Amino acid sequence: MILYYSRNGSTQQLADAIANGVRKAGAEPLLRTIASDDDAASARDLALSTAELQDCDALIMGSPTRFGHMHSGLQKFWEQTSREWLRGALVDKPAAVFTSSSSMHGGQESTLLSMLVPLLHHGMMVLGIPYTEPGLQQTTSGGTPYGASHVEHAAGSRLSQHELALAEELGARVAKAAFGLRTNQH
Ligand SMILES: Cc1cc2nc3c(=O)[nH]c(=O)nc-3n(C[C@H](O)[C@H](O)[C@H](O)COP(=O)(O)O)c2cc1C
Repeated sequence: MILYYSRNGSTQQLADAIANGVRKAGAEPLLRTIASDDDAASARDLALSTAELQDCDALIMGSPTRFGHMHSGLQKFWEQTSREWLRGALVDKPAAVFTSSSSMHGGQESTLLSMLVPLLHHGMMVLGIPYTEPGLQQTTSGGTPYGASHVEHAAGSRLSQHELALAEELGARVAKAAFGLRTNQH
């Protein structure tokens, strides 16, 4: 499951790259967004239902950086998941996060780390990007050990080669973890 919000399309580019990585690992990504009354780019995808949240094998969540935090609509979404929390619906499922910001040091890391907090409360197994990925050392824009990212140097700027590769790697990593955990449970 890839849950994201994107107003202008940058976070959506990352969501699409992560979806490609999930596919390369042999899994089928489901792209979902949150209910929103603005004309967000992410309105391309359906809003996530609680049934889908309950049934997902893994969750990768993406948000634009908003003053160093996730978008308020995603925060609101988590505040409506008490029932799933009580049921332990997400316990022991792999999770990861991604973000896009307009400036290099404008809060990507604080956004990514704070996005992990509700996932940890739900008992998820959090994954990042390991430094064995050469792109982490080579990138001159986004891509962090805490999750995939994009620095939107200009409105609508495309993902750099490293941002794209690291996002795909994160998607593949989460999908492989989900396969592994499922195998061990049976
Ligand atoms: C209310 C608001 C707050 C923002 N806060 C930050 C910020 O703290 N740091 C930053 O670098 N960019 C900030 N931005 C810029 C967005 O994070 C950036 O444009 C992002 O790439 C948008 O993603 P999207 O195209 O998926 O909507 C902010 C934008 C808005 C509208």
